[in-house]
Amino acid sequence: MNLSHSDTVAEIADTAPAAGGKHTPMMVQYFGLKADYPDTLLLYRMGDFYELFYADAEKAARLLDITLTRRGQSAGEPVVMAGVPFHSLEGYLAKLIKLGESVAICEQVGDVATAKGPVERKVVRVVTPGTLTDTELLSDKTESILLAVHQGLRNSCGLAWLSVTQGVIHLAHCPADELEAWIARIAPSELLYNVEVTAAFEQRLKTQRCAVSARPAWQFDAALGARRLLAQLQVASLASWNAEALPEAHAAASALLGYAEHTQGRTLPHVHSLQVVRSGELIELPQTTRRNLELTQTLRGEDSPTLFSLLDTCSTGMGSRALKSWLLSPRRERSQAQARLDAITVLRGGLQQSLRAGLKGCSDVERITARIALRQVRPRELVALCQTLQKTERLTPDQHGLEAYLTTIFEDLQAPPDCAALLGRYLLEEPAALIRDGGVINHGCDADLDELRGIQTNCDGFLLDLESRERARTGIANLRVQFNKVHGFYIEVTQGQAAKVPDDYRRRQTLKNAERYITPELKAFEDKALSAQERALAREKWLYEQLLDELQHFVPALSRLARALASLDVLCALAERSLTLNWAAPVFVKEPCISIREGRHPVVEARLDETSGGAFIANDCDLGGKSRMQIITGPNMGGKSTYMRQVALIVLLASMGSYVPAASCRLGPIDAILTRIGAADDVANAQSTFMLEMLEAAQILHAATPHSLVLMDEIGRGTSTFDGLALAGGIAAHLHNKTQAFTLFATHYFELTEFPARHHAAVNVHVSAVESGADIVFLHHIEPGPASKSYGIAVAKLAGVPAGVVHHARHALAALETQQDATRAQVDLFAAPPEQPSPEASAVEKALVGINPDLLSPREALDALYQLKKLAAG
Ligand SMILES: Nc1ncnc2c1ncn2[C@@H]1O[C@H](COP(=O)(O)OP(=O)(O)OP(=O)(O)O)[C@@H](O)[C@H]1O
Repeated sequence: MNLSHSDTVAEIADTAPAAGGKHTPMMVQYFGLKADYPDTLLLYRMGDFYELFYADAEKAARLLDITLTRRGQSAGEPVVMAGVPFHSLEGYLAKLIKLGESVAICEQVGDVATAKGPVERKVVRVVTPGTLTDTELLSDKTESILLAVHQGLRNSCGLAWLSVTQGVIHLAHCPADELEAWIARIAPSELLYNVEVTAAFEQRLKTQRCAVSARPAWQFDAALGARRLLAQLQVASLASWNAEALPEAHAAASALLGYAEHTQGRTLPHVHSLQVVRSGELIELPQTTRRNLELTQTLRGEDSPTLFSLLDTCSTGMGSRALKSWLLSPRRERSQAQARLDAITVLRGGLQQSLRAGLKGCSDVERITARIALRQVRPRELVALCQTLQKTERLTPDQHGLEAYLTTIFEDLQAPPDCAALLGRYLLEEPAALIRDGGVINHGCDADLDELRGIQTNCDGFLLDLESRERARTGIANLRVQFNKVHGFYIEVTQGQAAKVPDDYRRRQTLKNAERYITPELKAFEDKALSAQERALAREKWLYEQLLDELQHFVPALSRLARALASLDVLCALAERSLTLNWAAPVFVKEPCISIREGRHPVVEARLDETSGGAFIANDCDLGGKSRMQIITGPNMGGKSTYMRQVALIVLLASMGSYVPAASCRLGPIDAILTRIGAADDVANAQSTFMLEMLEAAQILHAATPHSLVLMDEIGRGTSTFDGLALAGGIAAHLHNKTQAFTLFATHYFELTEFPARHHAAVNVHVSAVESGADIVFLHHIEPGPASKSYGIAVAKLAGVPAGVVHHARHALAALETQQDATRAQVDLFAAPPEQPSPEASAVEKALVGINPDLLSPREALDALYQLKKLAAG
């Protein structure tokens, strides 16, 4: 029985002996279900609609722009409701999830025909931003990650995260003050935390750019988490992952797995691998660096042009997602990067083209496998999987002697035997979109189904056949077998012939001129035919479930195959990019250095290419040994930022295991890429440009080491000239003397070009430009030594600032320069400041030093307190 939207009102009322302010039985059922999902929009199935009630309805009406109505009565009040048609659910879900909402979907599970009172209903799945599995709700190129954070003792936090469509649980511990950096790196879509955390901690989490959900405290239990992990991974110990001594992460994992299972309505059989991420293993790439280098988003928040959009020529969504993860998680230790480079080198030798042709059209095996495990997979996804399995069998190259990494990939690429055959046997080549509609299971797969389908298609043939057989048997030449909706099938015999009917004919209806009969054979056929369609559909659903059961055995092999396909896809894309864009293999060395010949900024170069904006000017960069810091000067628009960014991008590309846009590159160990480049006011967080600039600078000064690459672009420009210059000088000196990081320091303060004279590891370089008359021509070439002058006014002229303003500025500049020459104080910007006097300890502080609280009795402690108060007063 399907109900229309207006019928739902009738159902509310029908089931409603709502006397005396009591809720109707249906609303009682609704409230019972809603109680389990207080913070989640509950979509309550009623016939052809999903309805929301009361506060949920008001919220949904606002968010989805759907009509809010008041219908029927329950508890003496009209019921506030809003609904969406069941066939448009996906579109509305996508909208709600994008807005960070979670949605519980409640279906009718009881038999509508036999139900007394409201039909039984159950929440069958909960869709939340971090636990999406539906291909239509997910972005192809981005993982949807669920993260649980546990605030532990001693300032330590436990993290556990996973993508439900991926099958790997990640664990980590971090100091509380590094939490934001970790969250930024993990980039979750949804974050879970213990409802009992401190208000300050909760506030920190709520400012993250993702949906946050508070979960009950008991779910964050370390022992429960460890047990859950063991059960999930089906192992007796976590030792092989070195994941035993991580109680805070176990507590987070407990909440993570509990929530993921709760949303899917089942366990996660495809999640069977674990990875412990330890700070110190990855190259630091703070959020500012990702933003400033435009790795996956432009500064304006667009997806392209970015380094990722340039690199991503992957053929599959899982390849694109793997590429993004390689790019954002480069490891300090370089053996993995070297293995990738070696594989790319082999693929460049010609294999890459045929493999890419083979990869084209491969389906997203990773997500399909997860959806098989969660029993949510759609028929067409399985057909696509079947085709991909057949393709991968042809992917493995004939040639032997591939290097180790590729050999492993091709081993894992072996499709699980019999899986494609199973799918081919069960499924039509072009099945219906949903099993609910039937038309999915192949012919010849199941005798019962074939017979049921046969009944539907061969109905007419059977009746004609029966008619001729019965005419022959009875000798009644005008006997007819017919059907009508009221009486079903019957054999019609004219009154004159009625005496001839055999004994097994049972009268069904008497008309003026004819009798209508039914026979046991016709009755049996009728039963079959009338319910054939329904039974065929039920049989198809049952067979589909059987298929899902059988597919479960293949899940581990399919997960392995998905990983191998994704890695091969990335390697082929990187090989293709390196050939098309003329990139070179970097060389990793032990000594600390960044040594680049003819480096280019890949994204700027590609844009110049596209717009025929001229050739990109390649530049060298040598950091290490005697020069660890470059002070970069030169005109605005000269190419300082481009140069600094390209060095960082080349270091990052090499570290992930890609060829690089340069003629050659030698790279020593790198532990972080830290950047301070430009800044927009963060009005939302009430931070000024200058405050942000200083915050970022402070973070860099704390985090950088001699193995870090630091980019500082025009530090100090957000405040007055003297403040800014003094700060820039101080920061440069700290980076040079204390941190000793590889530093590219672009500045407009000419005074800073004196810095290298006093600092042995710093050198001046400048971007070249020439003046022709009053105009300026940028050469974009990095040359040794400081810039000879500033070209701000020439650049302003180039930008179209009115001639009058430019003229005025030239005069003002001349006047200022004369004045400054006359009065310039000889301030030594870079001299070390006098030691900070340390204030003398007070009497109270001195007394405190002598107290050991662990050795005091309560009485002695009280005495000590009085003593201290006396000292303070005196
Ligand atoms: N090496 C290069 N070859 C060709 N064009 C370049 C090169 N470097 C920069 N450009 C072009 O010059 C433009 C300005 O470069 P960039 O932003 O790096 O200058 P800048 O010196 O940092 O300027 P500002 O000081 O105003 O920030 C780039 O957008 C690019 O189009």
